[in-house]
Formats: sequence, structure tokens, C-alpha cells
Amino acid sequence: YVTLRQRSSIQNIPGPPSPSWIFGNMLQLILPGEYGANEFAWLKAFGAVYRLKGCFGTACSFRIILRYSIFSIALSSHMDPLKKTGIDLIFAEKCVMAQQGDTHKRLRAALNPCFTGAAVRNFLPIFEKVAQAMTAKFEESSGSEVDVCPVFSEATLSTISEAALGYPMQDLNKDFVAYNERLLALAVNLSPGQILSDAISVRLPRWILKAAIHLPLTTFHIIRTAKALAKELGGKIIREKIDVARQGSVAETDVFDMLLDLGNPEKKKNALTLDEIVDQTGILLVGGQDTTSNTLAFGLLELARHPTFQDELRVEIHSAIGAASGTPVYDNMPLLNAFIKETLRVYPVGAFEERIATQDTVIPLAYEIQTTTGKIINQIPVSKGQVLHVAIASYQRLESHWGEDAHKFRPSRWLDGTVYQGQAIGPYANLLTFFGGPRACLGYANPEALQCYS
Ligand code: HEM
Repeated sequence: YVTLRQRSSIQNIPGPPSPSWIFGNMLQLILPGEYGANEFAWLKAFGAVYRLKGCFGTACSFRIILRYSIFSIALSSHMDPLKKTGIDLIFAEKCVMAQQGDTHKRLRAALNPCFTGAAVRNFLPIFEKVAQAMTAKFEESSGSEVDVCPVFSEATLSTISEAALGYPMQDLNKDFVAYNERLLALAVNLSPGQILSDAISVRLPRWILKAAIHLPLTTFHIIRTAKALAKELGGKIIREKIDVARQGSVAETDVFDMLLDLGNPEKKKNALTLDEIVDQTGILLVGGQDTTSNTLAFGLLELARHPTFQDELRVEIHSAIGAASGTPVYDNMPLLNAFIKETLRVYPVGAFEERIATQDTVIPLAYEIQTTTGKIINQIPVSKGQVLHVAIASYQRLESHWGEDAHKFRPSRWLDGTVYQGQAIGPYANLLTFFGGPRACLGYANPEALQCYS
């Protein structure tokens, strides 16, 4: 019944043939040979809206890459993250990503002030310290080949650990660091088997998922242990902070300090409970680690491919550092900011986000499309339960928005006035890399850190 209901609204939207009943188009989408290879070919062939087949021929998905009107719906409260039922099994029950509705709004209201541009600028000394340690590592290995990814990954964990928890990475429990790494590896080393089990698990009743997580399988062992260690770490840090405050010293330096607000006897309206603060530990550390380090890795790759730009950027950075008596004003470095924006545009680390409709709704299209039956439509009725992809990487390579050279890494587009100036849909540089709407990335002011690392 669910399948038929879903098919009725989208079966006539054109899309690529499905090579397999079991996998639909999902292997092509999730495990392409090269970043976005199939997506960009589909974008060229079918335009901004097309249908994909999900696993087992059941879960038809369609992808949208359109302008504001469509995003305002897709990013709205009518759509929930597809994997919401599993997030609290991977991270903690009360973590912001696992919550919906009013509780999600309340958590965001408490967390948002800790991540504004101004709040993040207070972490500049941490970013600089980490950046210097990273530079020293690369200088040590100068002349030999070096795998930059683990260095970036350690650096970004170091940053978040100190900025969010006030805890230097070397003080983190070794088991916690090891399991955190294994958890991240699960997310990136996806296999066809995992894609199938994900497709099944999102449709299973919650009680089965809750029971399954206790099965003696390596994946579940990693998830259970990482979650328990994150909870233990968060609890320990909060107890230590409360003890220090009892002795009369109250700090307001990291995210947990701000959430605890121990210097203020009158609790703020949206104040989180201690349990709720503990439950943010895992999501903050994981949410900000490989997202940032992979962005840096892609940026470095493009610098290697564009040596002339690399030289110009180096000159700008060195002269800004030379001219500044302390921290340079990163916002006044045009090439640096163009480089960061272009890296985030061309390589959003989440190439697409899945959403599931929480109620029947209609998605208006910014352009008319022709269905396979020849009908011209300017809206798509979506049934409750319909899976929808917001195709972030494809949006950021739309030729109609970014020009004919949209697939090209060209930082100068941010300086010569050719960059897309339409309605803003994401919280940073009109990009969707940090998503948008009520579930936009909490770390959207992260480019402050990227400036510093660069
Ligand atoms: C370049 C770096 C980053 C990128 C590209 C990125 C991207 C994203 C995206 C696309 C989402 C939406 C996911 C969804 O709803 O399905 C998201 C959510 C989130 N991000 Fe980031 N992120 C980055 C850095 C960070 C950092 C540094 C932090 C925190 C320290 C962070 C914390 C979070 C959290 C907590 C959420 C969930 C928000 C919610 O559900 O309300 N991210 N991020």
C-alpha cells in the first residue's frame, strides 16, 4: 500500500533506468567511482527534478535541485530526516539531531547562541593553535609523501574537543578517540550490504531497531561502545565543571560552559538539563570532525591542481600575517575567502540529504517539467512517507545558477561578480553545503575555522 501510494505521485517523473531491483539506483548514487559522477550525468540528462529507484523497487525517491520555492518546502517542518529513527541509537537520545518538533526547536534555541559568528570568533586562539600543530606535522614530513586526511581528522577533533567541551584532545580517553574513529569509518566505508541494511532499517518498527542494536555484530558493537563512551565523557566533563564552579571559579569559554551557564543563578528560558547537555557530546564531536577535515582535504587537492592560484593565495596569507600585529583579519583576505567558498561549493561533504514527508504536501516547482506521459506539471504532490533527496552537490553545479563552468573549480567567480546572486537558501554564501531551514548545520560558522587552518 505504501509503495503504491508513493508511486502514484512520482512514477511519471522521468529518471534514469534502474539497473537492479535490489539496489535500484542507490549503488550508482552512493558508491560512484568519483565524487558525484552519476549525479552530475543525471543532472545533465534529466535536469533539476528526476526520479530515482530506491532499494527493493519499493522506496522510490526523487531528487530536487530547484530554487527557493521548492527548498522552502523541502527544508520545512513537513520534512524530517529519513534516518531520524536511528540517530538516537547511534548518538544519544536527547541529541539535537535525534529530536523533532518543539523539543528540536528548544534544543536549537539553546545551542544556536554558542555557534554564532561572534561566539566562534572567540575560539580563534584554539583554531590557531591547532593550525600551527598541523603545520608543524607537515613540515616534519616535508619532502616525503604524507596522507593528509588523518592529520586533518586529528586536528578537527582537537579543535571541537577544546572549543565545545573545553577538553584538549590529549586528555580524551584513548578508547573514546579510537571508537570515535571507528564510528566515522562506518559512515564513510559504506558497502552494498550496508546500503541494503540501511534501506531495510529505516522501514522497520522502532522496537526492532532498538533490539537489533544489541546483537553481537561488529558494527553494533562499535555504535554501542562509541555512544557509551561519549556519554561517559560528557558526564565526566560536566561533573568537573560543576566542581570547579563550586570552588568559585566560573568560566565562559567553551560551548559546554555556555550551555551550563553556571555563573548565572537564574536559569535562561531555553536552558538545557544536565542530561540534555551530556547527550550533545557525541553529535558535536562527530558532526564537526570529518565534515571539516574532508572539506580541507578537497581544498588542498584543488590547490595542488592550481599551483598559480596556490602561489597567489600564499602571498596574500603571508602578507596579511606579516602586516598584522596579532591575529590577521581573515575576512579581509579576498583570495582566502574565495578559496573556502569555492571548496564548499564544489565539494559539499554531504552531497545530498534525504528527507521523508511527514504529511501529504505539494511541492511547487520553479520550472515546469514534462512527465513521461507528456503532461506538463509545475508541482509535485507528495504523499506522507515519500522519500525526497535535496541534491546539494548538483544544486551547487547548476549551470543556470553558477554559469557554464559550474563544474570547474574557479575561486575567482566569488570575486568577479559572476557568482549566483539569487535568493539565499543556506546560512553561508548562498550555498547549501550546511543545508538550510530549521535543521541547518549548527556549525555553519565553521568557515571561521577553515580560514584559520588555511
Ligand atoms: C565543513 C563542515 C561542515 C559541513 C559541510 C556540515 C554539514 C552539515 C549538514 C549538511 C547538516 C544537515 C544534516 C541533516 O539534517 O541531515 C549538518 C547538521 C549538523 N551539523 Fe554540521 N557540518 C559541518 C561542520 C559542523 C561543525 C563544526 C559542527 C559542530 C561542532 C556541526 C554540527 C552539526 C549538528 C549538531 C547538526 C544537526 C543539526 C540539527 O539537526 O538541528 N557541523 N551539518
